[in-house]
Amino acid sequence: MKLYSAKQIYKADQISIKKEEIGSNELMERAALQLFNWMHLRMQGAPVKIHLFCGIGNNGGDGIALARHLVDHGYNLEVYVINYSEKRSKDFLINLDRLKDRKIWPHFMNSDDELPAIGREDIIVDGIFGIGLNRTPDDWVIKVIQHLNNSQAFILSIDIPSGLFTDQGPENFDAIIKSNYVLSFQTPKLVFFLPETGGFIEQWEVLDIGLDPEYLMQTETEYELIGKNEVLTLYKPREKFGHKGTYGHSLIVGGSYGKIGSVCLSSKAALCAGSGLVTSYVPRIGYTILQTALPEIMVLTDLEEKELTEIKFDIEPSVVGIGMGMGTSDVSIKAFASFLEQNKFPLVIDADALNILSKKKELLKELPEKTILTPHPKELERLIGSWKDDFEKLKKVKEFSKKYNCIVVVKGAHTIVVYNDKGYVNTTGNPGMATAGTGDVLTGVITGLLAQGYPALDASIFGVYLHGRSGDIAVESTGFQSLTASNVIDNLANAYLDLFKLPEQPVTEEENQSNQ
Ligand SMILES: NC(=O)C1=CN([C@@H]2O[C@H](COP(=O)(O)OP(=O)(O)OC[C@H]3O[C@@H](n4cnc5c(N)ncnc54)[C@H](OP(=O)(O)O)[C@@H]3O)[C@@H](O)[C@H]2O)[C@@H](O)CC1
Ligand SMILES: [K+]
Repeated sequence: MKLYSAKQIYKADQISIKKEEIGSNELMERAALQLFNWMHLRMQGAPVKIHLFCGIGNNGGDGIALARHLVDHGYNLEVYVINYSEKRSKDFLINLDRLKDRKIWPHFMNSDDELPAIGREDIIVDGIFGIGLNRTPDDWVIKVIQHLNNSQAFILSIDIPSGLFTDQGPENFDAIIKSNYVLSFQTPKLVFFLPETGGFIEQWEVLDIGLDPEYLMQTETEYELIGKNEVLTLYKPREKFGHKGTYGHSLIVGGSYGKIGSVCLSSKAALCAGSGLVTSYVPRIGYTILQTALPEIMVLTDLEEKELTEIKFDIEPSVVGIGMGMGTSDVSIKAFASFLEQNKFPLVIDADALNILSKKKELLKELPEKTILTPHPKELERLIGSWKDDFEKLKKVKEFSKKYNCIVVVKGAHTIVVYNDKGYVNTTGNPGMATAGTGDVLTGVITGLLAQGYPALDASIFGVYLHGRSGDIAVESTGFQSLTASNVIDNLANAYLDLFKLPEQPVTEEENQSNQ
């Protein structure tokens, strides 16, 4: 699913109005009706108190139009207009008049002097600011927003939590509504998925207001949201006459004394992701451990007992996944550097190998094209330097990706795969996966997919999705706290099977009877 910018949404809005020969207020009416239907379906006329807070732009206009439908259906409603500017939008005014025709008079608020009492059982609808926010709200408006956040009432936001910028980082976190549910028009917004701002959205849903499909289809976006539909187009089915050689050979290089487990996890993950063959390359101490833990894989060892001192092998792997548990001792740095200088195989680079690259940036130019780097936030910071907000971070990652022609997997609650100017935002995964070894599993999965011939970008996007999906399936039986990296590997099979599961269909009356 594409994630459109505010500018693109406004453009779609203009094109739709022109093509369909409708007024902008008709588009607003569509939006308001969708909002109303959503609420009415769930509330079924319940007499819960609804406090509807509107701004004076089109987000507020949506709110005022929604108010009319709620009133017409007998809901228990109080409407407030936050007068943060003199410039009321045309469609806001049209809808305000229509509401007044019904003898409904909103409370016009010009300061935070009289904040209304809101019960914790009440519902707040937030239509203060939408995608038109372009500066931090005034102090009194921030106080109103804080009052709503502190009320403990359920907050339903129209389009985007008020106070959240669509395409830039926040300047003041106190100025943002904490939404329980966002009904977002036509497209979710990128900020819903970024670490700094994602916490302001508990749940979201898209309401289709019928913006011009042709424009939406043809328009390229900087970011895409990756779910099942998107990865299904990447999936490569197995061939009947394939053999283990068809599906490639992954070489997993890493480990040191006390950290052989990381190589076990990556190697097993590569195997379960479908790599035909897997070889692990570890210090000697790892030999028995790996041979015992994973009978399906082959093992090569360094001459040294406890750490890697030389990375040399005479096999021809399809891909090398390197770095987990490797340490950053001087000898291992040397071994990694001379390996990079001679290496001709595609690479997936993780953990300590990333830290070595950060220490010795001159090595970055040795990376084969489309090398995949999988940093967590700290490793990323060492690689690209610090950032002021998520948008600056992503800009820096894109520059880095272009400079070194590499793919960067920016790990987080919503991992973002970045290549050149484009980012792919993952939707699977859960907080239970913030546990030891899940990063090693991800490296193994991506390595295993590359081995099978997936192009590097596809392997990264699909790998991140599968890894998260396995975690989501695993957590159903483990709970967040007890989920382990091994559980994630154990459910890779289920994540693959899940790709082809059809959504559950409601059982018809006849089927129900014939089952009895
Ligand atoms: N596009 C679509 O397809 C459809 C969009 N729809 C709806 O429209 C919403 C966007 O509406 P919008 O453009 O009127 O902007 P909105 O967010 O209501 O802000 C209002 C104005 O406030 C101003 N302003 C900004 N920051 C400020 C601040 N800190 N403090 C004070 N003032 C500030 C700024 O004006 P300025 O003062 O800069 O001239 C801005 O224009 C969208 O989210 C959706 O809900 C639907 O109706 C259906 C179709
Ligand atoms: K809003």
